[in-house]
Amino acid sequence: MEIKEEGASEEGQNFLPTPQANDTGEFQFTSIQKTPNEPQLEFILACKDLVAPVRDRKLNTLVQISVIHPAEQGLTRYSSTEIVEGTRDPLFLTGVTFPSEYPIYEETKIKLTVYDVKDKSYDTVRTSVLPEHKDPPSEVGRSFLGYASFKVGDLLKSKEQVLTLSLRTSDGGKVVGTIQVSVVKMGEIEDGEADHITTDVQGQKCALVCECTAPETVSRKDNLPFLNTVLKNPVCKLYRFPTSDNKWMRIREQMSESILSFHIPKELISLQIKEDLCRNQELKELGELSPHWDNLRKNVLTHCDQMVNMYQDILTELSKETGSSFKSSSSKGEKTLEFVPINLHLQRMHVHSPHLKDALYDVITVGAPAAHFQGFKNGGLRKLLHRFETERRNTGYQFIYYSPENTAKAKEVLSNINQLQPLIATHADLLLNSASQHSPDSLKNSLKMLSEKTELFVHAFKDQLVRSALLALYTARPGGVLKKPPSPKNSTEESSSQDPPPPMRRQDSIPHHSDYDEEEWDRVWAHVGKSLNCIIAMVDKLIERDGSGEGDDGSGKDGEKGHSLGDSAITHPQEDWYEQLYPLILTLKDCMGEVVNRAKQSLTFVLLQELAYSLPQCLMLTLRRDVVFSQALAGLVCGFIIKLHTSLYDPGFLEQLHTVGLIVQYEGLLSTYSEEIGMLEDMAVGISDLKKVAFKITEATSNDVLPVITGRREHYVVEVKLPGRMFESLPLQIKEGQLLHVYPVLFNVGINEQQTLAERFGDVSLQESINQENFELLKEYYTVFMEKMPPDYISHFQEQNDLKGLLENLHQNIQAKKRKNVEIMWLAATICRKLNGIRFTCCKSAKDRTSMSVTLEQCSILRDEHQLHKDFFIRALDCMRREGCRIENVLKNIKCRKYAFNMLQLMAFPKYYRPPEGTYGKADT
Ligand SMILES: O=P(O)(O)O[C@H]1[C@H](O)[C@@H](O)[C@H](O)[C@H](O)[C@@H]1OP(=O)(O)O
Repeated sequence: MEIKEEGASEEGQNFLPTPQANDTGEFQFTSIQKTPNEPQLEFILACKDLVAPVRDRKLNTLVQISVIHPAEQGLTRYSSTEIVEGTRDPLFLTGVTFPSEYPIYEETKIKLTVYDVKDKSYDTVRTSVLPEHKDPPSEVGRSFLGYASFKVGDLLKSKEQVLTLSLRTSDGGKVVGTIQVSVVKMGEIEDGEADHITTDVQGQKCALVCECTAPETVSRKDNLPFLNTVLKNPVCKLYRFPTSDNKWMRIREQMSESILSFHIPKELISLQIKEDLCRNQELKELGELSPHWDNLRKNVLTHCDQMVNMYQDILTELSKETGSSFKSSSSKGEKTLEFVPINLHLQRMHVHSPHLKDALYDVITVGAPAAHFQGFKNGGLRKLLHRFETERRNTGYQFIYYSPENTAKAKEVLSNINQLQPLIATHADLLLNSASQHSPDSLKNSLKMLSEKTELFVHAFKDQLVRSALLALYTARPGGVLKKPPSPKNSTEESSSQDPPPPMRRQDSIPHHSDYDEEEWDRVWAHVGKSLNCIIAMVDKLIERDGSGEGDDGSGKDGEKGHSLGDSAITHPQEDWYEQLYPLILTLKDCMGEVVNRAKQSLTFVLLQELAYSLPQCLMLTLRRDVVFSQALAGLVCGFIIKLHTSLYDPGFLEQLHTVGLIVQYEGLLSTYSEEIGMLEDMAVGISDLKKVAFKITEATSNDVLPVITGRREHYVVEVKLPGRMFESLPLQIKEGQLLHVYPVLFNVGINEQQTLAERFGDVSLQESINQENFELLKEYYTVFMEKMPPDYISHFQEQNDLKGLLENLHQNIQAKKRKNVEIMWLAATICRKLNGIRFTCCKSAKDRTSMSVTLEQCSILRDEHQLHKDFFIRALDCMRREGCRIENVLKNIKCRKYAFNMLQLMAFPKYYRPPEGTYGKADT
């Protein structure tokens, strides 16, 4: 008989075997009655009177759970319990759960094999597919004690849904004890006291202390089907732990991938390709340039076209990955997967405890957003961008230095122009349409819209940047004399005290150029406003005349009115409004065309300067930033959607969402040594760039509920669609499309052996400055939260939480400069949870260190919020690390059940970050 291990198949990362019943109906199996989206079957195990093979040997037992699918002969290893030491009557805390998607039927057989573990260090070291064997083999470090099996249907139909089975030796003869299988339901409290079970020998209280937080209420179940459209391949684990008053609490751990891992990068790359194609086109349309600039432009275009081709190739490759929802840690350096986040998962803990109502705790786990393919030899984005800007600022006289703020502004104005021009044209046409219908109301409305958009348009060009760019372009035209390069330095935005003084040879104002008519731009620009005024005047007149005409018994005779531009034609009754307005609209469009033409060219010239300097380095930096941002954005969108769905019926949360925005807290575990410095530098910029993202919630009109992104590099809007029923329950502001903002913060504390080196011989300043800067951001968010949330909410909130104290404590810990001060992470995470934020935990791959951290966080929450019995803290931690979702995460990444830590690394970790014996070792990552 072949024994397979669940989730270890070569093909993949899909944990669930394919359903057994085939389409032709050859097999007919009885489905288990289930609540939608809830696990189909969950049970716990306990053994009694186990017989040791050698007398007087203290047993250390575990149960391995295997499944025999009805249509298959093979045995699939499904899960294991933890090891319970030193007793013949072990009661296991790790239970068994079959998620709703799992192909389990009443006919499915479950086999329970009990082992005596002799050497824990071998325990988890198992091969994926074991050789054919009639009975379970004695593996290294453990010996077979006995087994029992049962049909799922028998368990479900049994009295009180409990089976007590005899455990037999491999020949089926001798009974070596019994095993009890009890079905459990998450919402029901288990009978009986929990005080008779073996306590944790080392039971120590974790040094991390926190105050009680109000647990988030569990989401309404009707949101789950929708959430399941973005979450895939869930892995579920079940535990029961004693509380301090010897009652049982139940914990379900769930880990799911998200199709957003691939969907968001694809959306983003498509947008970036569009943005770059548009820019390339604008560069081509820049008109005639002097030979010097023309050569530069040619060079820039060659590189930019190559870049677009590369993005297109990546998109083509990603599009082939239909249905993918997971990029493993071992693929992190793959070029075609660069934009995809590493090992992105929702890690959820659902707690049902006797004292409190059910609570959910979510953390998104993901590899630090970083450009692994480009590598970290020269550092990461934080350093590279700084270096690039410094060099560019001090460049030779041929170039004009435009600060990142100015180039961003140039892009923004260009984008505004591109949006507003067609919009104004449409409103102008609508106005003409109203005119031809001779409808005063509709004419007034159309005029209102046209005026609003035109005012925005005129406003867009107020910036000094356009003026200086126009002159710069003038000097770059054939015949334009480039004696002194113009500088945007007299722009109000440029006078920021943060900007370093310009180099001495620079000129501080727009130079006077004898042939250049500086006022021409003002005239062209002012024409737009003037022609709009003419239209307004004309519409007023037409309506007024129409009104007075009606009052005049329809004779249409007009009284003597003052004359202004455009009214000369209004001399006849029954005049044709369309004809009166048409020439004025044409003038407006012409004036606008002229402004657009000039402004577009000048601002594109600003972009040319940015690109022309230091090609292709500049484009590689853009690529790096895009890659890192894409990974960060995929995680953020995933976190936002999950948060929205779990808090959809919480009015306080919804109010916070549209009045303040959401805090998004990242816990980084990277070291500030060697390559991980570069990763942290990438990550810091990627996370900070998320400020450029806003969300908008719309009503889904079809089954396609995947988020849609619009915008460009400086500002993206992510549209999240909700089905009508959920959408209806939202506050008006959100339904009206108000943009919802996020406030990302990152706190990093390196914990591994590399960090020990950094602390002893290297430099930890990067981590210190990141933590300090982000503390300021967190404080700012808190201030806005306190100001903007309603007073009655705040007074209740303050009664429940001492946020001020926590912030002070965090600040002190950041200032303290203590080594591996993991208190920083606990405090930041607690503050985030109290502020209703979105939590992230990241290390290089989100596999090993992340697993240690999220399990520690889960157990600390159980201890502090749900009265986990203090003697069971370590045991709960070990259960989760040994047989919980995170060891499955390791398996799906590297096809081996071992955290990739060696002894040396382990010793360097803070105490509670060390996994239990037998779960770590040399692994091929
Ligand atoms: O998930 P990580 O903690 O980033 O995995 C590390 C692990 O911590 C370390 O001990 C090991 O040597 C590897 O570097 C792991 O990184 P991989 O990215 O190779 O999985």
